[in-house]
Amino acid sequence: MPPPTHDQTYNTEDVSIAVFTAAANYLRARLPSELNSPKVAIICGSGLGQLADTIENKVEFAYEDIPGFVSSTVPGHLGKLAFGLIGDKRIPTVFMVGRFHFYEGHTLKQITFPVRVFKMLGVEILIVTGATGALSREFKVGMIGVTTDHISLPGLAGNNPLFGPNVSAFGPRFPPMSNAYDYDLRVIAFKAADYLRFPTGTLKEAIYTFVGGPSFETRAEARYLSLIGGDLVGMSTVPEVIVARHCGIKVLGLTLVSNMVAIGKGKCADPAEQDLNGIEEPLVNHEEVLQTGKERALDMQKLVKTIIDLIPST
Ligand SMILES: O=P(O)(O)O[C@H]1O[C@H](CO)[C@@H](O)[C@H]1O
Ligand SMILES: Nc1nc2[nH]cnc2c(=O)[nH]1
Repeated sequence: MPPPTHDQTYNTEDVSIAVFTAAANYLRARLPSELNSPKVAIICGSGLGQLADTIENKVEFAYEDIPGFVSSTVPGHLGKLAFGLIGDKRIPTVFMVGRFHFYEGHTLKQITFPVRVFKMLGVEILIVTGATGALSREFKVGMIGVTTDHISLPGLAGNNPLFGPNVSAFGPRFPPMSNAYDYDLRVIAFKAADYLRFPTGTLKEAIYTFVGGPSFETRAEARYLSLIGGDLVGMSTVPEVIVARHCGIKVLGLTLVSNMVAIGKGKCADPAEQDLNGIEEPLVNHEEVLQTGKERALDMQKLVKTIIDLIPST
């Protein structure tokens, strides 16, 4: 049977395995044998598309050409899959250069669709990157959070990518998430930073708080997220992680701290509260997020490559 071509009639809400198979077949049929069974998948976050620049024997696919894929609409997210060999061990790897977000209007199933396609291609490890704002003052702009756990605000409120009929071919109805972020991979991330002689404290373990966006947090929301245990906050990552863990892919979460989240009380108009007037905190914007990505792209690139070199099973 010839591989399917892109067809708008694919319904990405259709959870049947055939849709994922169609996308996997489309890619496999167009890849050389050295690339058609990638072991590692890397999702590039805002401003982190350059992570894919170091791969060799690159073969790229625009999202709009792949069955079942939606399009990426956010500045800093190019919208293509790049397959290639990475690191000293020339590990076959697939990069999502640009990801999908819930706030773009895609469903959680659409934004996580590529993860199941990766599973079908043979991916065993997902390195999920992203830009985040720091809620915790133990983090500074430019630091790299190594995710240990997450809080999904949309998930707790009923938005989970696994909602609806379970596709048992991928995993169980009720997957555990208390072990979502692989311990061994986190250890390797710190070893890689050490090997690269990153200044001490460049990497720090963090709890990622997932919010829907696209508006950034109010100060009161930021205080709330901090109170419930969040260190960093972003508008992505968690749906992809849930789907990856559901189908047994190991996950490493790396997040670049791109801005400090305004968390103080702000200016008080009430004269009785004048003493409480804190420092004016700057307004966050996406350009700042992209700029931090640009400044730290090289270190993120080196880190990801060294991590892959240090993974014993790859
Ligand atoms: O998570 P990534 O895709 O890196 O992007 C982060 O940066 C954007 C906001 O500037 C949001 O999309 C947020 O999630
Ligand atoms: N929600 C949220 N996402 C981000 N992504 C990058 N910075 C931020 C931030 O401050 N808040």
